[in-house]
Amino acid sequence: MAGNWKMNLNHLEAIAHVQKLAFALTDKDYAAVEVAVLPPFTDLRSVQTLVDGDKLKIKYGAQDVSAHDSGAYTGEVSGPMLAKLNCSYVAIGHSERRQYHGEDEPLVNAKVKAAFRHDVTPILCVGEELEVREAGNHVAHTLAQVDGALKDIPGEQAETIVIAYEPVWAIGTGKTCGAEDAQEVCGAIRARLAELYSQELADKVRIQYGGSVKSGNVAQIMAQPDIDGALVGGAALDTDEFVKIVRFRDQ
Ligand SMILES: O=C(CO)COP(=O)(O)O
Repeated sequence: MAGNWKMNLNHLEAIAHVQKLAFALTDKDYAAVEVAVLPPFTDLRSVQTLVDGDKLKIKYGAQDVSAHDSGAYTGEVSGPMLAKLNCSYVAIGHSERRQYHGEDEPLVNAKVKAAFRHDVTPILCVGEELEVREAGNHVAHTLAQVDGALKDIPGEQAETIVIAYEPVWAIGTGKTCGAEDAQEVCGAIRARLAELYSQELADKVRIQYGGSVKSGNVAQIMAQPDIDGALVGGAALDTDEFVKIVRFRDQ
């Protein structure tokens, strides 16, 4: 269960938020579910210090990474920098980056490679816009994004990736994709991994659903056979709600 904070919470708010989360979560929760937060870049050092200092079992990561490892790329943050902060994860190709920052498949593929070069696990975000779903092309569209992002990625890396299916029309809108509709695409993603690599590899990859996940709908989503977790936006900013999502089995 990962919380994508997007551009919310400064580093002081981040500390308070992670402390509150750590206070609420128990060993039983961590034994059942891996919990991660993806704060803005400026919070990562503070979150690292807190997690290390208090030996918290919460994982953390970034929301983006540069395709380049160093150099004259003003405003970018590199894979080596994230690795130095012990980031476990980095979201790549989030629809907000595709939409507002013109990220295309070759760039997403280069970023996935950059993350793997430095042993930071990519959370590859894929998913269709409303027009694409209305035209019935959501599966083909999403699989083309998977193919593009995984180009030239060897199996020993691909087996560790996390893929988040996030239909764009369900993000921040309160419209959740029906659990069965989400399963249709997540199942197709797993089948494509089996085609590209092997069934064994496909079975190892964790596939998340994202888009208006809340405590009220998470159990239904998690009941689907090809959905292994959730990438949570808005609801991850509310600690009580995020804890309930982590405890989806009780909902
Ligand atoms: O984009 C998302 C997570 O990456 C989903 O956001 P919401 O949960 O706010 O719809």
